[in-house]
Amino acid sequence: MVTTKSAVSAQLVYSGNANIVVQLPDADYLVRCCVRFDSIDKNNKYTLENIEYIKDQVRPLLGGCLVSLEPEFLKTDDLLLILRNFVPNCDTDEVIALKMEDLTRDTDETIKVDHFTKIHSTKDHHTIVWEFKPKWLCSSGSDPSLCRNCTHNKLKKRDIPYCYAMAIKDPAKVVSRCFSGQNVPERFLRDLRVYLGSEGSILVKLAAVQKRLALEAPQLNRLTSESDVTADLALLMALRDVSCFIRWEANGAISAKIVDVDLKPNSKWRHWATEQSKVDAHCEPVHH
Ligand SMILES: O=P(O)(O)O[C@@H]1[C@@H](OP(=O)(O)O)[C@H](OP(=O)(O)O)[C@H](O)[C@H](OP(=O)(O)O)[C@H]1OP(=O)(O)O
Ligand SMILES: Nc1ncnc2c1ncn2[C@@H]1O[C@H](COP(=O)(O)OP(=O)(O)OP(=O)(O)O)[C@@H](O)[C@H]1O
Repeated sequence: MVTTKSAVSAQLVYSGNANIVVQLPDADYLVRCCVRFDSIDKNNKYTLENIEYIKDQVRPLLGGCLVSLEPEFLKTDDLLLILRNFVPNCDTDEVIALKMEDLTRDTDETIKVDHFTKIHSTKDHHTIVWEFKPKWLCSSGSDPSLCRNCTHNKLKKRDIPYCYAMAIKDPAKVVSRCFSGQNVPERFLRDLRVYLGSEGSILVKLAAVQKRLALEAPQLNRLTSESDVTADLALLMALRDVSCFIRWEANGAISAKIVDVDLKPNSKWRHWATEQSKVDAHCEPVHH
Protein backbone atom coordinates (compact mmCIF):
# COMPACT_ATOMS: atom_id res chain seq x y z
CA MET A 1 0.00 0.00 0.00
CA VAL A 2 1.23 3.53 -0.77
CA THR A 3 1.55 5.89 2.22
CA THR A 4 2.46 9.55 2.60
CA LYS A 5 5.30 10.20 5.04
CA SER A 6 7.08 13.31 6.20
CA ALA A 7 10.88 13.42 6.24
CA VAL A 8 11.74 16.36 8.50
CA SER A 9 15.47 15.77 8.65
CA ALA A 10 16.29 13.15 6.10
CA GLN A 11 19.95 12.11 5.87
CA LEU A 12 21.84 11.22 2.72
CA VAL A 13 23.35 7.79 3.30
CA TYR A 14 24.82 6.94 -0.12
CA SER A 15 24.93 8.46 -3.55
CA GLY A 16 25.45 6.49 -6.73
CA ASN A 17 25.49 7.50 -10.35
CA ALA A 18 21.74 7.46 -10.90
CA ASN A 19 20.25 7.16 -7.40
CA ILE A 20 20.61 8.49 -3.89
CA VAL A 21 19.82 6.47 -0.78
CA VAL A 22 18.24 8.36 2.11
CA GLN A 23 17.49 7.58 5.76
CA LEU A 24 14.21 9.14 6.90
CA PRO A 25 13.92 10.13 10.57
CA ASP A 26 12.86 7.22 12.80
CA ALA A 27 12.52 4.82 9.88
CA ASP A 28 14.05 1.35 10.11
CA TYR A 29 14.33 1.17 6.32
CA LEU A 30 15.97 3.21 3.55
CA VAL A 31 14.50 5.03 0.58
CA ARG A 32 16.10 5.21 -2.84
CA CYS A 33 15.39 8.24 -5.05
CA CYS A 34 16.23 8.33 -8.71
CA VAL A 35 18.39 11.34 -9.70
CA ARG A 36 19.28 10.16 -13.22
CA PHE A 37 17.26 12.91 -14.94
CA ASP A 38 17.39 16.70 -14.52
CA SER A 39 13.93 17.19 -12.97
CA ILE A 40 12.00 15.55 -10.14
CA ASP A 41 9.03 15.07 -12.44
CA LYS A 42 11.14 13.12 -14.96
CA ASN A 43 12.68 11.04 -12.17
CA ASN A 44 9.20 10.30 -10.75
CA LYS A 45 7.91 9.16 -14.14
CA TYR A 46 10.95 6.92 -14.52
CA THR A 47 10.46 5.50 -10.99
CA LEU A 48 6.82 4.60 -11.70
CA GLU A 49 7.88 2.88 -14.92
CA ASN A 50 10.73 1.18 -13.06
CA ILE A 51 8.41 -0.18 -10.35
CA GLU A 52 6.25 -1.90 -12.99
CA TYR A 53 9.34 -3.13 -14.81
CA ILE A 54 10.85 -4.69 -11.69
CA LYS A 55 7.52 -6.32 -10.77
CA ASP A 56 6.83 -7.72 -14.25
CA GLN A 57 10.28 -8.44 -15.69
CA VAL A 58 12.89 -8.72 -12.95
CA ARG A 59 11.23 -10.27 -9.90
CA PRO A 60 10.02 -13.32 -11.84
CA LEU A 61 13.68 -14.05 -12.70
CA LEU A 62 15.28 -13.32 -9.33
CA GLY A 63 12.44 -14.04 -6.89
CA GLY A 64 13.50 -13.94 -3.24
CA CYS A 65 17.07 -12.88 -4.13
CA LEU A 66 15.80 -9.41 -4.96
CA VAL A 67 15.52 -6.88 -2.11
CA SER A 68 11.90 -5.94 -1.36
CA LEU A 69 10.95 -2.65 -3.02
CA GLU A 70 7.79 -0.63 -2.49
CA PRO A 71 6.82 2.86 -3.65
CA GLU A 72 7.06 5.62 -1.03
CA PHE A 73 5.51 9.03 -1.68
CA LEU A 74 7.43 11.86 0.00
CA LYS A 75 7.13 15.65 0.18
CA THR A 76 9.76 17.40 -1.96
CA ASP A 77 10.18 20.05 0.78
CA ASP A 78 11.33 17.37 3.20
CA LEU A 79 14.07 16.19 0.84
CA LEU A 80 14.94 19.52 -0.77
CA LEU A 81 18.23 20.14 1.09
CA ILE A 82 19.51 16.82 -0.24
CA LEU A 83 17.81 16.62 -3.62
CA ARG A 84 18.83 20.06 -4.88
CA ASN A 85 22.45 18.85 -4.90
CA PHE A 86 21.56 16.15 -7.42
CA VAL A 87 18.52 17.34 -9.40
CA PRO A 88 18.68 20.87 -10.87
CA ASN A 89 14.95 21.23 -11.49
CA CYS A 90 12.81 20.63 -8.37
CA ASP A 91 9.59 21.09 -10.34
CA THR A 92 7.02 19.13 -8.36
CA ASP A 93 6.02 18.87 -4.70
CA GLU A 94 6.07 15.09 -4.48
CA VAL A 95 8.99 12.68 -4.80
CA ILE A 96 8.30 9.06 -5.65
CA ALA A 97 10.95 6.93 -3.99
CA LEU A 98 11.47 3.21 -3.43
CA LYS A 99 11.34 1.91 0.12
CA MET A 100 13.76 -0.94 0.81
CA GLU A 101 15.25 -2.99 3.61
CA ASP A 102 18.51 -1.54 5.03
CA LEU A 103 20.90 -4.36 4.19
CA THR A 104 23.76 -2.91 6.26
CA ARG A 105 21.61 -2.27 9.35
CA ASP A 106 23.40 -2.43 12.74
CA THR A 107 26.88 -2.37 11.21
CA ASP A 108 29.36 0.21 12.55
CA GLU A 109 32.17 0.41 10.03
CA THR A 110 32.67 0.19 6.28
CA ILE A 111 35.88 -0.56 4.41
CA LYS A 112 36.07 0.17 0.69
CA VAL A 113 38.14 -2.67 -0.74
CA ASP A 114 38.11 -1.52 -4.37
CA HIS A 115 35.79 0.07 -6.91
CA PHE A 116 33.32 -2.85 -6.77
CA THR A 117 33.59 -4.03 -3.18
CA LYS A 118 32.84 -2.82 0.35
CA ILE A 119 32.89 -4.67 3.67
CA HIS A 120 30.50 -3.48 6.37
CA SER A 121 30.82 -4.94 9.86
CA THR A 122 30.06 -4.58 13.53
CA LYS A 123 33.06 -3.69 15.71
CA ASP A 124 33.17 -7.24 17.11
CA HIS A 125 32.91 -8.77 13.59
CA HIS A 126 29.88 -10.80 14.66
CA THR A 127 28.02 -9.40 11.65
CA ILE A 128 29.75 -8.85 8.31
CA VAL A 129 28.07 -7.62 5.14
CA TRP A 130 30.01 -8.13 1.91
CA GLU A 131 28.75 -5.71 -0.75
CA PHE A 132 29.93 -6.07 -4.32
CA LYS A 133 29.02 -5.44 -7.93
CA PRO A 134 29.64 -8.73 -9.75
CA LYS A 135 29.14 -7.19 -13.23
CA TRP A 136 29.41 -9.66 -16.15
CA LEU A 137 29.35 -13.25 -14.91
CA CYS A 138 29.73 -14.85 -18.33
CA SER A 139 31.12 -13.75 -21.65
CA SER A 140 28.68 -13.20 -24.50
CA GLY A 141 31.12 -12.73 -27.38
CA SER A 142 32.71 -15.26 -29.70
CA ASP A 143 35.50 -16.01 -27.18
CA PRO A 144 33.95 -17.60 -24.07
CA SER A 145 37.16 -17.39 -22.05
CA LEU A 146 37.59 -13.61 -22.50
CA CYS A 147 36.77 -11.97 -19.16
CA ARG A 148 34.90 -8.72 -19.73
CA ASN A 149 35.30 -7.72 -16.06
CA CYS A 150 39.09 -8.10 -15.91
CA THR A 151 39.67 -6.67 -19.40
CA HIS A 152 37.42 -3.70 -18.60
CA ASN A 153 39.30 -3.14 -15.35
CA LYS A 154 42.56 -2.93 -17.31
CA LEU A 155 40.94 -0.49 -19.69
CA LYS A 156 39.83 1.68 -16.78
CA LYS A 157 43.27 1.31 -15.11
CA ARG A 158 41.79 -0.52 -12.13
CA ASP A 159 44.30 -2.82 -10.52
CA ILE A 160 42.01 -5.49 -9.02
CA PRO A 161 43.51 -9.01 -8.76
CA TYR A 162 40.19 -10.88 -8.95
CA CYS A 163 36.70 -10.57 -10.38
CA TYR A 164 33.32 -12.03 -9.54
CA ALA A 165 33.10 -14.12 -12.72
CA MET A 166 36.12 -15.96 -11.29
CA ALA A 167 34.11 -16.66 -8.13
CA ILE A 168 31.81 -18.98 -10.07
CA LYS A 169 34.71 -21.28 -10.99
CA ASP A 170 37.03 -20.72 -8.05
CA PRO A 171 35.25 -19.21 -5.02
CA ALA A 172 38.17 -19.91 -2.67
CA LYS A 173 40.56 -17.84 -4.80
CA VAL A 174 38.23 -14.86 -4.85
CA VAL A 175 37.53 -15.04 -1.11
CA SER A 176 41.23 -15.15 -0.29
CA ARG A 177 42.14 -12.30 -2.68
CA CYS A 178 39.23 -10.08 -1.70
CA PHE A 179 39.70 -10.50 2.06
CA SER A 180 43.50 -10.66 2.06
CA GLY A 181 44.73 -8.30 4.76
CA GLN A 182 41.22 -7.75 6.18
CA ASN A 183 40.55 -8.40 9.84
CA VAL A 184 37.73 -10.96 9.52
CA PRO A 185 37.16 -14.24 11.41
CA GLU A 186 38.41 -17.48 9.83
CA ARG A 187 34.93 -18.93 10.35
CA PHE A 188 33.51 -16.16 8.14
CA LEU A 189 35.92 -17.04 5.32
CA ARG A 190 35.13 -20.74 5.64
CA ASP A 191 31.35 -20.16 5.59
CA LEU A 192 31.70 -17.85 2.62
CA ARG A 193 33.69 -20.39 0.60
CA VAL A 194 31.05 -23.03 1.27
CA TYR A 195 28.22 -20.62 0.41
CA LEU A 196 29.81 -19.44 -2.86
CA GLY A 197 30.55 -23.01 -3.86
CA SER A 198 26.91 -24.06 -3.44
CA GLU A 199 24.31 -24.27 -6.21
CA GLY A 200 22.04 -21.92 -4.24
CA SER A 201 24.54 -19.05 -4.14
CA ILE A 202 23.32 -15.70 -5.36
CA LEU A 203 26.19 -15.57 -7.89
CA VAL A 204 25.32 -18.95 -9.38
CA LYS A 205 21.67 -17.85 -9.77
CA LEU A 206 22.59 -14.48 -11.27
CA ALA A 207 25.09 -16.09 -13.66
CA ALA A 208 22.44 -18.53 -14.89
CA VAL A 209 19.99 -15.71 -15.65
CA GLN A 210 22.68 -13.61 -17.37
CA LYS A 211 23.74 -16.61 -19.47
CA ARG A 212 20.19 -17.33 -20.59
CA LEU A 213 19.50 -13.71 -21.55
CA ALA A 214 22.85 -13.39 -23.36
CA LEU A 215 21.84 -16.23 -25.68
CA GLU A 216 18.79 -14.26 -26.82
CA ALA A 217 20.13 -10.69 -26.77
CA PRO A 218 21.83 -9.02 -29.76
CA GLN A 219 25.62 -8.55 -29.65
CA LEU A 220 26.61 -5.11 -28.36
CA ASN A 221 29.04 -4.49 -31.22
CA ARG A 222 26.18 -4.84 -33.72
CA LEU A 223 23.99 -2.11 -32.19
CA THR A 224 23.38 0.85 -34.49
CA SER A 225 20.47 2.66 -32.79
CA GLU A 226 18.09 2.60 -29.82
CA SER A 227 15.66 0.47 -31.77
CA ASP A 228 18.18 -2.40 -31.81
CA VAL A 229 17.90 -2.66 -28.01
CA THR A 230 15.57 -5.58 -27.31
CA ALA A 231 13.80 -6.17 -23.98
CA ASP A 232 16.19 -9.07 -23.31
CA LEU A 233 19.22 -6.87 -23.89
CA ALA A 234 17.96 -4.07 -21.61
CA LEU A 235 17.27 -6.65 -18.91
CA LEU A 236 20.66 -8.28 -19.39
CA MET A 237 22.42 -4.93 -19.07
CA ALA A 238 20.45 -4.17 -15.89
CA LEU A 239 21.52 -7.52 -14.43
CA ARG A 240 25.15 -6.82 -15.38
CA ASP A 241 25.12 -3.75 -13.16
CA VAL A 242 23.47 -4.94 -9.92
CA SER A 243 24.96 -4.98 -6.43
CA CYS A 244 24.89 -8.01 -4.14
CA PHE A 245 24.85 -7.93 -0.35
CA ILE A 246 25.87 -11.11 1.46
CA ARG A 247 25.20 -10.85 5.18
CA TRP A 248 26.93 -13.24 7.58
CA GLU A 249 26.24 -13.66 11.29
CA ALA A 250 28.63 -15.31 13.75
CA ASN A 251 26.17 -18.21 14.22
CA GLY A 252 26.84 -19.13 10.57
CA ALA A 253 23.60 -17.68 9.11
CA ILE A 254 24.02 -16.24 5.60
CA SER A 255 21.45 -14.23 3.67
CA ALA A 256 21.97 -12.64 0.28
CA LYS A 257 20.11 -9.96 -1.65
CA ILE A 258 20.44 -8.16 -4.96
CA VAL A 259 19.83 -4.42 -5.27
CA ASP A 260 19.77 -1.96 -8.17
CA VAL A 261 17.96 -3.80 -10.93
CA ASP A 262 16.81 -0.59 -12.57
CA LEU A 263 15.52 -0.39 -16.08
CA LYS A 264 18.42 0.85 -18.25
CA PRO A 265 17.38 3.52 -20.77
CA ASN A 266 17.71 2.27 -24.37
CA SER A 267 19.59 5.50 -25.05
CA LYS A 268 22.60 3.88 -23.35
CA TRP A 269 23.12 1.69 -26.45
CA ARG A 270 25.96 3.88 -27.70
CA HIS A 271 27.83 3.63 -24.38
CA TRP A 272 27.39 -0.18 -24.41
CA ALA A 273 28.61 -0.50 -28.01
CA THR A 274 31.58 1.79 -27.35
CA GLU A 275 32.67 -0.09 -24.22
CA GLN A 276 32.35 -3.39 -26.08
CA SER A 277 34.50 -2.18 -28.95
CA LYS A 278 37.14 -0.95 -26.48
CA VAL A 279 37.15 -4.35 -24.74
CA ASP A 280 37.36 -6.18 -28.10
CA ALA A 281 40.28 -3.98 -29.19
CA HIS A 282 42.20 -4.06 -25.92
CA CYS A 283 45.81 -5.01 -26.38
CA GLU A 284 45.94 -7.06 -23.18
CA PRO A 285 42.70 -9.08 -23.02
CA VAL A 286 42.33 -11.17 -19.87
CA HIS A 287 41.24 -14.80 -20.15
CA HIS A 288 40.20 -17.15 -17.37
O1 LIG B 1 29.43 0.23 -18.78
P1 LIG B 1 30.13 -0.12 -17.53
O2 LIG B 1 30.43 -1.56 -17.40
O3 LIG B 1 31.31 0.77 -17.30
O4 LIG B 1 29.10 0.12 -16.31
C1 LIG B 1 28.72 1.41 -15.82
C2 LIG B 1 29.26 1.51 -14.41
O5 LIG B 1 30.66 1.53 -14.50
P2 LIG B 1 31.58 0.52 -13.68
O6 LIG B 1 30.87 -0.78 -13.61
O7 LIG B 1 31.74 1.13 -12.34
O8 LIG B 1 32.86 0.45 -14.43
C3 LIG B 1 28.78 2.79 -13.72
O9 LIG B 1 29.24 2.76 -12.38
P3 LIG B 1 30.13 3.94 -11.75
O10 LIG B 1 29.36 5.19 -11.95
O11 LIG B 1 31.43 3.93 -12.50
O12 LIG B 1 30.30 3.55 -10.32
C4 LIG B 1 27.25 2.86 -13.69
O13 LIG B 1 26.75 1.82 -12.87
C5 LIG B 1 26.69 2.74 -15.11
O14 LIG B 1 25.27 2.60 -15.05
P4 LIG B 1 24.27 3.84 -14.90
O15 LIG B 1 24.59 4.82 -15.98
O16 LIG B 1 24.49 4.38 -13.52
O17 LIG B 1 22.92 3.20 -15.06
C6 LIG B 1 27.20 1.47 -15.79
O18 LIG B 1 26.76 1.48 -17.14
P5 LIG B 1 25.99 0.25 -17.82
O19 LIG B 1 26.92 -0.35 -18.81
O20 LIG B 1 25.63 -0.73 -16.74
O21 LIG B 1 24.78 0.84 -18.46
N1 LIG C 1 19.11 -1.74 0.49
C1 LIG C 1 20.30 -1.17 0.74
N2 LIG C 1 20.85 -1.29 1.96
C2 LIG C 1 22.05 -0.71 2.24
N3 LIG C 1 22.77 0.01 1.35
C3 LIG C 1 22.27 0.19 0.12
C4 LIG C 1 21.03 -0.41 -0.26
N4 LIG C 1 20.78 -0.07 -1.55
C5 LIG C 1 21.82 0.68 -1.96
N5 LIG C 1 22.72 0.84 -0.97
C6 LIG C 1 23.98 1.61 -1.06
O1 LIG C 1 23.80 2.74 -1.88
C7 LIG C 1 24.75 2.75 -2.95
C8 LIG C 1 24.11 3.34 -4.18
O2 LIG C 1 22.95 2.61 -4.51
P1 LIG C 1 22.60 2.11 -5.96
O3 LIG C 1 23.55 1.03 -6.37
O4 LIG C 1 21.19 1.77 -5.96
O5 LIG C 1 22.85 3.44 -6.81
P2 LIG C 1 23.33 3.59 -8.30
O6 LIG C 1 23.22 5.02 -8.64
O7 LIG C 1 22.55 2.68 -9.17
O8 LIG C 1 24.84 3.11 -8.20
P3 LIG C 1 25.84 2.77 -9.38
O9 LIG C 1 25.97 3.96 -10.22
O10 LIG C 1 27.11 2.44 -8.63
O11 LIG C 1 25.25 1.59 -10.08
C9 LIG C 1 25.16 1.29 -3.11
O12 LIG C 1 26.45 1.16 -3.63
C10 LIG C 1 25.10 0.80 -1.67
O13 LIG C 1 26.32 1.07 -1.03
